[in-house]
Amino acid sequence: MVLLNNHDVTTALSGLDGWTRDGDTLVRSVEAPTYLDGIALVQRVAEAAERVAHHPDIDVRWRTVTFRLTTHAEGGLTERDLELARVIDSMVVGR
Ligand SMILES: C[C@H](O)[C@H](O)[C@H]1CNC2=NC(N)=NC(=O)C2=N1
Repeated sequence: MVLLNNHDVTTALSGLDGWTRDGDTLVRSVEAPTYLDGIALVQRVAEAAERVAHHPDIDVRWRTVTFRLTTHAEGGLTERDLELARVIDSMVVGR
C-alpha cells in the first residue's frame, strides 16, 4: 500500500465529515449523546476495523470519542485510512 501524497490527502479530506490532518494521522472527535452511546460506537467501529484488518487508535473521554487513523506498517497515511474514515463517518451519521 503506497503512502498518499499531500494533494491526495487534502482532496480526500474535503470529502470526509469532520476529519482533520495531524501530521501522519487523520483525526475525528465525535460527541455521543451518552457515554454508552460512545462505547457502542467504539464497538461498531472495532467490528468494522476487524473486518478490514485496519485499526484506529481510539480515545474515550466520557461522551467524546476520538479516532486517529494512520497506517503503522507504512509509516503514514494510505488509502486504507481513507476507507476506514468513510466507514466511521457512515456509522456516526447512522447513529
Ligand atoms: C496483517 C495486518 O493487516 C496488519 O498487521 C495491520 C493490522 N491493523 C493495522 N492497523 C493500522 N492502523 N495500521 C497498520 O499498519 C495495521 N496493520
